[in-house]
Amino acid sequence: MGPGGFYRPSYKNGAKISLWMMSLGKNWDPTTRSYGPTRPIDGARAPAIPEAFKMIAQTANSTANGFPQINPDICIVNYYTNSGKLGLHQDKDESESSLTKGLPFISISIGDTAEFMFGDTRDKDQATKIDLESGDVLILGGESRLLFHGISHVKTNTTPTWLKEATGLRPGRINLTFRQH
Ligand SMILES: O=C(O)CCC(=O)C(=O)O
Ligand SMILES: [Fe+2]
Repeated sequence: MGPGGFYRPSYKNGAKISLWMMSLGKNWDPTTRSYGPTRPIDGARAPAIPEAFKMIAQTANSTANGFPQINPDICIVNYYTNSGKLGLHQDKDESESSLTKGLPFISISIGDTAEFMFGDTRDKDQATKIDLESGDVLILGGESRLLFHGISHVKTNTTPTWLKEATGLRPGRINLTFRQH
């Protein structure tokens, strides 16, 4: 992977996040919870979002009823190995105007199935859990934009066989979230 490729980010307290991450368009820095052109860890500039990726996200956006259309300028790519997970959190580091308008973010999952949790609080026990499978698209926008959400675990060896054979994809799960700053 070239400059700006996957790395293991840490939170402000130094704890490693249980996934690998890269940002396209703008870099999201988990230690400062802010966006910028380059990432502090190695100064790498966030690569551009490929137009073909943008088109997939925008098609999903316009196909789903009831969400404003975004012009994505950020795509955060997460790679979860089979021990990967992500605690319940809100995505609220985009601009105030984007959040006030409830502009959606569009999440696309590839590879192994994950259990996705969501709810109104940070409490795991209260959260609703659903499986996100390879190819699933999830859109959080409008009133749901600030839902707490996270990944409790990835289900080992659940990548569709055809996908593994066609791409040689490594075990694990990739998630892309398209956002407008
Ligand atoms: O992996 C997922 O499905 C969720 C990712 C996520 O919540 C994020 O990147 O903010
Ligand atoms: Fe998130």
